[in-house]
Amino acid sequence: MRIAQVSLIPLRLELRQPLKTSHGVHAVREGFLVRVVDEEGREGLGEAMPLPAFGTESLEDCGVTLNAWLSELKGQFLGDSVRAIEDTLSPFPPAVARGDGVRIRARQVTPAGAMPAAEHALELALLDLLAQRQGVPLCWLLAEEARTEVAVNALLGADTPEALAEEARQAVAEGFGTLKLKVAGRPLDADEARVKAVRDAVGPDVKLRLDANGGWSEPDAKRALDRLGWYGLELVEQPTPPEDLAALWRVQRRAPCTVAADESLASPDALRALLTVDPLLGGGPAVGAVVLKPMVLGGLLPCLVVAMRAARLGMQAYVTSSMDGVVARAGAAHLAAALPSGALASGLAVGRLLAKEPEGHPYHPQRGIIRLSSTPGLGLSSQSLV
Ligand SMILES: O=C(O)CCC(=O)C1=CC=C[C@@H](O)[C@@H]1C(=O)O
Ligand SMILES: [Mg+2]
Repeated sequence: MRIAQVSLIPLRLELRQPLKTSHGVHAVREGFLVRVVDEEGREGLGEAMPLPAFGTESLEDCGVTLNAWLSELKGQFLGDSVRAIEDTLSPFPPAVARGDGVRIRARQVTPAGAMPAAEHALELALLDLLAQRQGVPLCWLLAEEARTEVAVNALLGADTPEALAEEARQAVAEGFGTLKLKVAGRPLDADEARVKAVRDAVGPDVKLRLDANGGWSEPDAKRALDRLGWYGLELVEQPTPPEDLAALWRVQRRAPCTVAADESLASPDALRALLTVDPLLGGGPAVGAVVLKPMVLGGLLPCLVVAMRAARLGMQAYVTSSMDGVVARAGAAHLAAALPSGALASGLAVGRLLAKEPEGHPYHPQRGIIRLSSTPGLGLSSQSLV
């Protein structure tokens, strides 16, 4: 394929109400839409929505990098294959090229360090374009047996027990079967009141997952899960700080539910340790599940590799957005459809939390499910989004 045109369009997403996590508060998300157009006028879309609190580059570095990569790519030919796309983004020198990609990284001087959000954006735009050229939905490039339905959870953003209960009731009425709420960063009594309010509001059959964003110490996490476990938990994301895998392992051993590593995957050392069999961690998986954030792991293809390795070790994997726009969530939905298992709902329903969500796009969950169509690529166009 020849990349005839490229463009980078700033994106700004405002949340309806600020979302408080134990990291801080998210009120606005800023990033870029990437457009690459081939010689026949097909448009591939990607999105970068950096989240430095999760280890991505800054917005500024992301913009500088994407501008440099896109200007390098403009007018170039690359092979019509996933390998060529991997090769284009490879940080290794051209001598170890495996496909006929354009080595944009080897040639350009960009800010130092990992650029996962920029990599994600460009990979997604090229995968979208390639899938369109091949006439298949993007998930077919990732797995032959991709599912057509992806179950998603509702993320509850309210703070007080009363407001949370109302939000939970509304989400269940909309058809969501899995709810997620933020915990930690406040007294345990307050979190218990919030979890109890949600459980009382929705009854025993709705799955409830918590996200502590690493905000508990190990003893706090054990105390908290002893108490909150009584309300029937599906899982808890990142109960303890990301780097201390041994603590995560110990919490998983006595937790009343699955522990999912999330922020831990942003640290290359912790990720490596998670994906190897460590005798110090009893030789088994450290946790029950890993959370794949394509924006943090540098794209859909690296996430797929992590999911495969995790599955071999007996860990589940599920996908969440990083509070992204439609294009990144669409890519993440295709990844979720291609994972080895779809048992755990994906965190891709954040459009409900945004002040302005483009209307009529095909990635709105209906009754808690995103249905993937057979439209080639992502099935989105920049005109309908910006
Ligand atoms: O999982 C979801 O439903 C949506 C994504 C989500 O919760 C998050 C996205 C980005 C930052 C985080 O605070 C949070 C998470 O930690 O999982
Ligand atoms: Mg999380």
